Amino acid sequence: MPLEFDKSFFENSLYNFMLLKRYFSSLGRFKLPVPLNEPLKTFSPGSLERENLTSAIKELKASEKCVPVIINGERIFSGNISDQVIGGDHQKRICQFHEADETLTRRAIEEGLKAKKLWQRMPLEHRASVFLKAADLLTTKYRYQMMAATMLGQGKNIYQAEIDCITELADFWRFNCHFAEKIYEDQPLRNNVGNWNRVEYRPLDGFVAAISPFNFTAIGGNLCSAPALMGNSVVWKPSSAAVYSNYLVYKILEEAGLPPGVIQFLPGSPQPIVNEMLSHKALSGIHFTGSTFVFREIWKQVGNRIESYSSYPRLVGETGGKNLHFIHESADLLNAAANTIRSAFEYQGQKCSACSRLYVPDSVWPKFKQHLLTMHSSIKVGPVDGTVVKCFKIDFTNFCTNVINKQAFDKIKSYIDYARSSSEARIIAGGECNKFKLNQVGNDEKGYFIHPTIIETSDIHFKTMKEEIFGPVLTVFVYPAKEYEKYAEIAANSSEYALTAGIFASERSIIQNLEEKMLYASGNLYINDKSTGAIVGQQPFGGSKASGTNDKAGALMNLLRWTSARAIKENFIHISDYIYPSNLK
Ligand SMILES: NC(=O)c1ccc[n+]([C@@H]2O[C@H](COP(=O)([O-])OP(=O)(O)OC[C@H]3O[C@@H](n4cnc5c(N)ncnc54)[C@H](O)[C@@H]3O)[C@@H](O)[C@H]2O)c1
Ligand SMILES: N[C@@H](CCC=O)C(=O)O
Repeated sequence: MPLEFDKSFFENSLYNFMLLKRYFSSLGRFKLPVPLNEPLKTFSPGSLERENLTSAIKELKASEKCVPVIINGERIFSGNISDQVIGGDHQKRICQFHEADETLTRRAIEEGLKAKKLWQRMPLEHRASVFLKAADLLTTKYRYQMMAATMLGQGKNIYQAEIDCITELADFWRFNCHFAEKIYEDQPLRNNVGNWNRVEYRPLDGFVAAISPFNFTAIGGNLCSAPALMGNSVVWKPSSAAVYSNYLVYKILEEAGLPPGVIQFLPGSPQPIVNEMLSHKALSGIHFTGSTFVFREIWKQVGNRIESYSSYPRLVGETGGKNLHFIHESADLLNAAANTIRSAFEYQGQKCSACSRLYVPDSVWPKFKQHLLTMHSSIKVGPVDGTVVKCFKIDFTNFCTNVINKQAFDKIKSYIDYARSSSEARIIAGGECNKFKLNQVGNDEKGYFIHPTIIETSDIHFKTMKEEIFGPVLTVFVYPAKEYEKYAEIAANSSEYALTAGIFASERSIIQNLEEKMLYASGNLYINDKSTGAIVGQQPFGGSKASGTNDKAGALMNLLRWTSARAIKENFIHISDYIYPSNLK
């Protein structure tokens, strides 16, 4: 790099501009801001934030949105159009979106690889600045717009939307920068005399496919941005049931300065897009979150094509769960019941971490059941913006809202029907799928509502104790209190999944014992707390077995998957002969 300024040199090309940035960044060793978790707002009645949110919801409902495919920042209206409906009022849609196909996907990959050439050379502090700025835009300018999009589009009440699309997404963006900095700081400990060793954390040699689920806006935002932060180009296929909020994520990143092409945004039906990505030679990684079934299909396809790739694609997938709460008789029962209600029914059980199997000792079951049923009876179910549609009135008091779509509604209902007709199970609360108390909910003609349901079973391996339902359905098995160790072992080892678990006890030795028994039952273990609600920077999130590759979203471990390190040794002492002293006579 010349020390004298040659104007034409700097004007020549963007590439030179990037080199200029590198030059200046070498004039200091910067420290990225130490991240803090984004604080929650209260949204209490009469608060300014509630007023702002109300306006954002009204604005979103009043206007027709159209989402394009985005390649290199260019908006492409493919003409192949689908709807993202509002699940609580499914005659209405939140947006129409244009779908990508194989040709657009191929173009997105090729163009992304070109964009990567510059992006990977940009120093970390500049790449990180994009995501830090995005977090600030999200939590200020776009806060209410994003919440409205996530609430209406994905069926979340205020609290559930805020912990997802605002705080968790901002935390992913800010903490990931911090973790990337830590990775870059990790350099060889020793240098032999006359040598200097360095490690550089290159992005992967190719592109990364990000494939995201409907249920967390933050997950979509993290799946595409974590590899991008590490210098990769990413082709992102959002879920068709979360297109609008995910489009806002893209727009925020763009406004924050993400160069065109680094993340390509490809909504549309999964098969053509994903198949095209999987069949490209330059596929170097997959960042997936979604169901176990789909991830296994993707893994199989990659395996079958392994010889066609220029590298071994990194497969990172966080998938399904069948999460448990195990109650010991020494537990604080009120705390255990309240946490179980939250874990099982918040966001209608549509969290991979939701508690869906519960083990309770017979000695305390009558009391515990009473707590559960009392709390359950006060759960309000209805649309995110209220049960009265008249006069555009907005009411935020519903604790549970709709499930995501008809497919989910039908699947969840089939499990409830199965339990209803089984001699080994009894529905002890809820179970309604289209009939609700007046003033609480409409019916499935209007929205996909399922009342929080509690099933009691006498079979510890009952269908609803084993299969992921992904809805507001909790199954309880009552075990003999004296045999808690035996039943804890069954609870720990009887599922193909291992995502989250909560143990509830007050005696220390029991807590220790349960913690040991649950060693491989989950990737996230909670003691006297619910199995949901991991916070970035506090509880790195992910599970093993059929629940995923456990690469821990929002953690240094995840970012490591998006780099392919190069070790560089420089020799300062030149030699004149090849013989070692040990070769001498
Ligand atoms: N472990 C975690 O961290 C975590 C977090 C959130 C959700 N999940 C899991 O995600 C699931 C719910 O989300 P979902 O319904 O969006 O999941 P899904 O598997 O149906 O979809 C996930 C993504 O894969 C795409 N897809 C669907 N079918 C495909 C196919 N045949 N080939 C390629 N891609 C395909 C979808 O379009 C979407 O983008 C649940 O199983 C839940 O447990 C896991
Ligand atoms: N990270 C979230 C779950 C995400 C999956 O749906 C939690 O910890 O509850």
